[in-house]
Amino acid sequence: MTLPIIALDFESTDDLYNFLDKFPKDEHLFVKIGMEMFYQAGPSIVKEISRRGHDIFLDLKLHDIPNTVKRAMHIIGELGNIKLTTIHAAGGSKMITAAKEGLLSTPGGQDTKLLAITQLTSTSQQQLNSEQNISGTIMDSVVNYAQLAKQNGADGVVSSGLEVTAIKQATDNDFLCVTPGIRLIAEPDQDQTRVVTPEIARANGSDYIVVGRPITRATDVVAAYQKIKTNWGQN
Ligand SMILES: O=c1ccn([C@@H]2O[C@H](COP(=O)(O)O)[C@@H](O)[C@H]2O)c(=O)[nH]1
Repeated sequence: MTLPIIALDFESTDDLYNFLDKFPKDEHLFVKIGMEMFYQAGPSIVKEISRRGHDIFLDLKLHDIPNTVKRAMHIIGELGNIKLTTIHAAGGSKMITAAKEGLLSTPGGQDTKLLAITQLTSTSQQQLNSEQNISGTIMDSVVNYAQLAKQNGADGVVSSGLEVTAIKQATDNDFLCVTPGIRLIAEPDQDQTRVVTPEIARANGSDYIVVGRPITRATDVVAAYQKIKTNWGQN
């Protein structure tokens, strides 16, 4: 079983390092750096967390013209030691292909897995139909984006745990399914609408779960992490 990925979304780098310092020095973590920290601290945060020995998911959700995304992915690859990184599948086939080319254009990006965001776990059925003007179900849209991502060289997708079984059936079992929107009770919470528990994610076949506030905002963050880890199937 993989480690739960902790989403390090904090107001400041001091808060982030205070959080990490609560864990035993030898505890190896898999952490996600998103826009909030990267826009504050830049590449130095990636280097420091890597120096501390943790695995890194750099979640910048790129969505731009193919050439721009290719160049940006080259730079992400050059950071080195990034295990997972993201684009939006809605950027289309050429953008997905360009993103992978960008990673492969530098030695540091060879082992970085490219994930495509399908429909954000905050998106509801109603928003899909009325705001995005996409008819059909969330499931259809997610599976469509997963197939597009696979056909154009992505290594996996980000979706809710509710769609993982269908994605694996429509692509293949090795196509990575990364699941944020994790809560201990499977009910919409905060800004997340398509929510599952670690147990449901595991049963549906998720390869990784991503957990932020249920750990980072807990009173005892280490205990909260251990509980999620146990429920996910990692003792
Ligand atoms: O569809 C998506 C894609 C990415 N995320 C990210 O995961 C974490 C979830 O944080 P919580 O505090 O556990 O809600 C956050 O960094 C998002 O940017 C997502 O939630 N859904």
